[in-house]
Amino acid sequence: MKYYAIIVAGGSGNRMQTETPKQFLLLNNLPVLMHTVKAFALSDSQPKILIVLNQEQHNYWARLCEEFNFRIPHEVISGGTERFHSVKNAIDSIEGEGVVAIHDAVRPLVSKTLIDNCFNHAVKTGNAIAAVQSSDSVRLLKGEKTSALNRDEIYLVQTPQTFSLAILKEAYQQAFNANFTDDASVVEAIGYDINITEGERNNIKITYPIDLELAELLLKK
Ligand SMILES: Nc1ccn([C@@H]2O[C@H](COP(=O)(O)OP(=O)(O)OP(=O)(O)O)[C@@H](O)[C@H]2O)c(=O)n1
Ligand SMILES: C[C@](O)(CO)[C@H](O)COP(=O)(O)O
Repeated sequence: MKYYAIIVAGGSGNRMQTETPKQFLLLNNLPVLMHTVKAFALSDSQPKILIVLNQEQHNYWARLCEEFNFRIPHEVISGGTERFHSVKNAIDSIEGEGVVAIHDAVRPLVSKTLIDNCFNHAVKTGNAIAAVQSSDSVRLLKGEKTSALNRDEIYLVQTPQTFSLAILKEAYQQAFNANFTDDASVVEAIGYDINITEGERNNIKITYPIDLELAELLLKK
């Protein structure tokens, strides 16, 4: 079986409000994106790594690789307007058969175990996405009324999100829809049931400044 990892790093990080996009910020003296790529390179699945970067950041990334002596082999793909388009560009560049894990560059604390669990689960079932059960109580807001939901039925979705290449190719033929907030929602829209692999509480998405501080603390554990 051929394994691929698409690491999406083509965003601009508006919510982080830093001049340097968050995927390049230093976490324990190494750019966030390098932590993420290292996790995939350490996994038993040994996927071919594709990094999606905004066209304007290709040279910047090449300079960072030199500066940090970063030698993990990878291919660079150009990003698109939305995460959906960045993922699509990478999928379009892959031919043949295989299993593909899509992962946010800004989830640098993902473990090799979680990566391998997602790959193995997807090999058996066609797809697997990392998610954790909600530990907070949850409410649904409709108009002005809120109502409690059963939190045991609520999963908070992470990445990796892992699929057979054939399913991804089919799903990403669709036109972009603002409800496509992850890859599972794109695949579900063409009729597939989505399988959950137990995610990790540490596998946070660096979205706001506090998340980078949290990631620093978690790495020191
Ligand atoms: N056009 C885009 C938008 C996002 N991403 C990537 O998708 C992941 C999750 O997206 P998000 O956390 O929303 O990142 P940004 O879009 O950069 O952040 P923001 O929404 O705050 O601008 C990130 O690794 C981001 O780089 C991407 O590859 N291409
Ligand atoms: C893919 C994702 O990380 C799953 O939780 C999430 O949907 C990305 O959302 P963002 O708004 O693009 O950060």
